[in-house]
Amino acid sequence: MVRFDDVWLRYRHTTRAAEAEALRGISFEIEEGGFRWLTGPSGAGKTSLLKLIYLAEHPARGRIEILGTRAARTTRREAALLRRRIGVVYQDFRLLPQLDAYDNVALPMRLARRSEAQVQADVTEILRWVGLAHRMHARPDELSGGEQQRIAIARAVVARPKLLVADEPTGNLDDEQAERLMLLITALNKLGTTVIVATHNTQLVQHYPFPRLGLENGRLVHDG
Ligand SMILES: Nc1ncnc2c1ncn2[C@@H]1O[C@H](COP(=O)(O)OP(=O)(O)OP(=O)(O)O)[C@@H](O)[C@H]1O
Repeated sequence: MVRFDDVWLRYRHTTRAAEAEALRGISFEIEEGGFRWLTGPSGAGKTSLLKLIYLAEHPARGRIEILGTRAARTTRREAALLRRRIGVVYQDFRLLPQLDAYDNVALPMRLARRSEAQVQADVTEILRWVGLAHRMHARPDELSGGEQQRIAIARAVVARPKLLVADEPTGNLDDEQAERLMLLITALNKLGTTVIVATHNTQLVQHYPFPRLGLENGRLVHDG
């Protein structure tokens, strides 16, 4: 479950005051096992809102609750443990360049101290699902943008997180791969993972009519 109550986000170090407020008075709730699209024009605040959810930013004002935990009240260790229950697909992937595809995807499972046998079974299965089993020993710089995105998606879902946060996860995928990704995400959602996906892909939003949070200029202008 994710709940925002009157949340404001202000970036520090901004030179122009008018640009300082990235989110203004945001309130919404996503029920456990829910799915939300997050839409809005470029610069509306989608990535900023997702960063608050995965605890990479802190609000200037307001209250945020993630998976039953008050974000502001967590110690560093609690925040780290909470983050492990959240799968994140970053807009810029953030794969570790020195690790191959297999080890990048295995990372969350190893952090969760799963057995190597389990790691091998699950990583191989998810790599097969995203169509990259044959590239498991390639490093990120040897993969195309779409392939890196699919590895980033595999890493986000492999440990079956309670919450999946995906920032423009189909940005580098063709239509067929985007559909396949949606099959994967909706399957995970049916198993109980709460999902929020930021996207510009209107076709996908129309095809999968889940409720939508719409942002404009830092304000929530649509919820439903
Ligand atoms: N680290 C930062 N420091 C200062 N301002 C920032 C920072 N990150 C984002 N912003 C500003 O906050 C606003 C919201 O940005 P954000 O990245 O959340 O938008 P977005 O909706 O995700 O856009 P896009 O669709 O282009 O990814 C923008 O005006 C942006 O310039």
